[in-house]
Amino acid sequence: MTNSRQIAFTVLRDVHKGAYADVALDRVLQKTKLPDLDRRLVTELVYGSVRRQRTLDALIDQLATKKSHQQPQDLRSILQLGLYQLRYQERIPASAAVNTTVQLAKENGFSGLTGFVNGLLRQYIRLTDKSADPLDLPENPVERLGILHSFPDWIVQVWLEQLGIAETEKLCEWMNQTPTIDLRVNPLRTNLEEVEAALQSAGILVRRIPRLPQALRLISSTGPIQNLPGFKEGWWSVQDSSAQLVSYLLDPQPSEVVIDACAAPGGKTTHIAELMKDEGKIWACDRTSSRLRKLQENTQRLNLHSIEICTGDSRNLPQFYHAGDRVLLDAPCSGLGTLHRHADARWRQTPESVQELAILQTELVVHISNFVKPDGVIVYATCTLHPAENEGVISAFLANNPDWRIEPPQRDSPNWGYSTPQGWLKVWPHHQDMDGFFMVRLRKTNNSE
Ligand SMILES: C[S@@+](CC[C@H](N)C(=O)[O-])C[C@H]1O[C@@H](n2cnc3c(N)ncnc32)[C@H](O)[C@@H]1O
Repeated sequence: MTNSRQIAFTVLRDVHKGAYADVALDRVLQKTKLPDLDRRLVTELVYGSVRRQRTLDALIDQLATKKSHQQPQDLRSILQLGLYQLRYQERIPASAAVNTTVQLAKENGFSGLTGFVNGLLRQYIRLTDKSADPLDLPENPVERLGILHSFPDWIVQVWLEQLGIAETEKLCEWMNQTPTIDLRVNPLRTNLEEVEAALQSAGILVRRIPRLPQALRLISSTGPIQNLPGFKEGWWSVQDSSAQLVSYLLDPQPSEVVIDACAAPGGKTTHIAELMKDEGKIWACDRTSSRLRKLQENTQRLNLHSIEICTGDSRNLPQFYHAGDRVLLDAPCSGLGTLHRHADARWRQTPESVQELAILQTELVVHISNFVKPDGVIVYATCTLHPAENEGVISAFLANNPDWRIEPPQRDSPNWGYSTPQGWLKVWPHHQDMDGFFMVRLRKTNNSE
């Protein structure tokens, strides 16, 4: 395999057969020795074409006699790749985008259709020259945003109901950006200044995140993250700023017992251990052993000793009843707050999968509420922006369990600025410039109060 576009096409073929985009891309990139620049182009072409699939299909529908879903899948992928470059890659000259796409068609079984591929792409260029945007859009606001920004209607609808049109559009645009990388510095091994200096001397630009004392955002490209200074030494972990907020809300104290009910791969478990100065006990529970292996690796790299792993379903761990001072439930969710990180996630979730997740989340929160000692604290968190998995789960829990109440964040905590009138926290990415998150802290009250 020789050129970036051919490699991107091969990955897309796997994705359309059901592979996860990141897994398929990694598999192919590992087998191919490509210069950095080409790796970046392949990554951009794969993630971009997957992410912008609905918009690109709408253009094919508009420009070809046969609709996109009637085209052979491989031809559809080739057209998507070509249109993606023309529409979203300003640095690629239009002629290069057209010629390489025609070549792809020729080399992948469509030599009889090179005229069609060439004509369709050139027609797009002609229309772009004539009007601001050649893409035809319907009046209906949900479909309009869905086609323009490439999201399924149901996701647009869920956001529209919470935000209105203008903000939903901003959120859609934000979710189509290349994701940033944040680090969380491990104060047990080093400090923010030392990491900042080490990264800067390796030519990496970073910036601090307001109110988050251990966070640094990488603002220049880095190459493989494991090669950055301080990784092997356990100086830092990769963790988005909004995920860092969760452990601050839990506010664990040295020598306490904390139960992390959905812990793998351990981003929050290790943060909790750091906040507890590695004193006390953290039970890291998860039902997926492969993900727990990652947690083990992270724990070793960060040189933490207070974490103990427990493999199992947190709906069935009676040994933890009344054992925890604090319990974290970082629940499995639809991930609508992190769609920018997973190009294909928007196409994998459905309204039905959200309903199933809400049932699982409800069961989990009911079970883990038994894990706390009297007067104990729970934090419930998700990285989704779907009310059925957030406000819905918590409101139902509180309605059925009147001895629990929401405890809003303290004024001096890093979480203060994200609190809502209801006391839960909602991070909207287009406002805060970090992953979307929901989190709430609940305390069991004494009946006598
Ligand atoms: C959002 S992820 C947790 C991320 C983790 N807290 C972190 O910060 O790295 C949700 C986790 O829940 C686990 N999970 C799903 N259902 C579970 C259950 N019934 N009991 C325990 N773990 C479960 C999944 O395996 C997954 O690792």
